[in-house]
Amino acid sequence: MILGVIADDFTGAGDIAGVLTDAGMRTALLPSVADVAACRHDAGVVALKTRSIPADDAVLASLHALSALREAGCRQILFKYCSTFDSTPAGNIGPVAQALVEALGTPAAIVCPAFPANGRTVYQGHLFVGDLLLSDTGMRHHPITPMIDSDIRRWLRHQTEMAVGHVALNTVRQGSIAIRDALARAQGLVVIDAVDDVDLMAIGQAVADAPLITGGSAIAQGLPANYRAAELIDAAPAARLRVEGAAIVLAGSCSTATNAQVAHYRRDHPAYAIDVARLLAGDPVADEARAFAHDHADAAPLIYSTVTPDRLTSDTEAPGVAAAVIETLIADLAIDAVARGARRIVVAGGETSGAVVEALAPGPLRVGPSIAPGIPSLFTRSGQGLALKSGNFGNDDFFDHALRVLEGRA
Ligand SMILES: Nc1ncnc2c1ncn2[C@@H]1O[C@H](COP(=O)(O)OP(=O)(O)OP(=O)(O)O)[C@@H](O)[C@H]1O
Ligand SMILES: O=C(O)[C@@H](O)C(=O)CO
Repeated sequence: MILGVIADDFTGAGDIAGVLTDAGMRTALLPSVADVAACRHDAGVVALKTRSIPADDAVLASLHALSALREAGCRQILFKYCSTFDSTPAGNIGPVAQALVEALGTPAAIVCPAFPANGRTVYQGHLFVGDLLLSDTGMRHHPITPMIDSDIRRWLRHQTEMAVGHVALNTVRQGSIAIRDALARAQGLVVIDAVDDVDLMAIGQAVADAPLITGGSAIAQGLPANYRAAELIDAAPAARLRVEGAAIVLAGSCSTATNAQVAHYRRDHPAYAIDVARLLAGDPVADEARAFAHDHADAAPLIYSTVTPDRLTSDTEAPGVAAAVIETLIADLAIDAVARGARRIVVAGGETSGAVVEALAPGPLRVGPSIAPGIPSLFTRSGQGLALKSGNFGNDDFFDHALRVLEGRA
């Protein structure tokens, strides 16, 4: 393996596996560190579930993945986090990045969550979504990692005692040599501006020899060209994967995009809203949801806990507690659906997808055609097609579109 990616959640892992595959690299999505040793691909993306766990645990899990990837021969490591920098003042991006910098003995690593195809850009050290500062978007009300500050440098300084630097867009626009020079003088974590894919390609070229890169999925775009130039890889054939059969859509994300997708899909599909207050009170909500899925198994039912941010606060006094209970319920529904023959499974939400994949334990996943920017189709060895959607991604008709792509009809 040449490139080892440590992703802090499952949808993020799928996202970057899709980017690397599209850029011509043979890439495997590895749901567990135990899958690393047997991986024979050029790139292996380890999907951790470290975004929202205690920082110390996230550091340990990331270092464990690092040592497996180094043992597998990786010459470059990429720490992938969310393009909306999902984290709290306590972590986990800063502590994990610091631990990886120290373990790899490198003086500095870039920090670049930019993902222009999905509207995420970094300018003057601030993260934007479209024309809004991150903190002016729905991310401000995220149930677990509310992003109330768009200044990535300031946010990181809460999280780590490491030096936090900045490479501004005017340096990036001077090209890869200027970027490399700026990085050679830097120490610690270096937030780097990037507004479009040309910027990301230049940054990618500049970090060709860096042992560690940190960022969103789009930062990976430029890396396969480096390996190709060094004759470490050749072009990979595009995979043509698809499955047909019963489907289920499970949504545990409360993002603005998921709210719109749920509203859209509900219009012409059976849909069951999980009543979180009743679930927490011990009512038989799980049984009702399962029965609903069985009754509508032929019509690709939607089961969701998605609510708008105002309902989130009034419905649940302890969103962290509710989150774990909801994730368990959704994962159980996925297992039940697969046991009853579902072949296509669409999941909305990074944490939610992580819970589903952990429960399904599908082993290494093959990456198929892209469904939308940041969302590839994924295929298990036992014959299921998965579309695992990051909360904020996808158009309003995403669920229908994903079901069509999985069966090769789009
Ligand atoms: N009604 C609800 N009340 C409280 N918590 C909820 C509710 N619905 C979902 N959750 C929890 O909120 C969390 C949403 O996180 P998840 O990562 O799945 O979605 P997201 O944050 O929108 O996606 P991403 O991380 O990809 O941006 C989950 O842990 C989920 O269980
Ligand atoms: O970067 C993103 O926004 C996604 O890949 C993600 O991390 C999903 O949780």
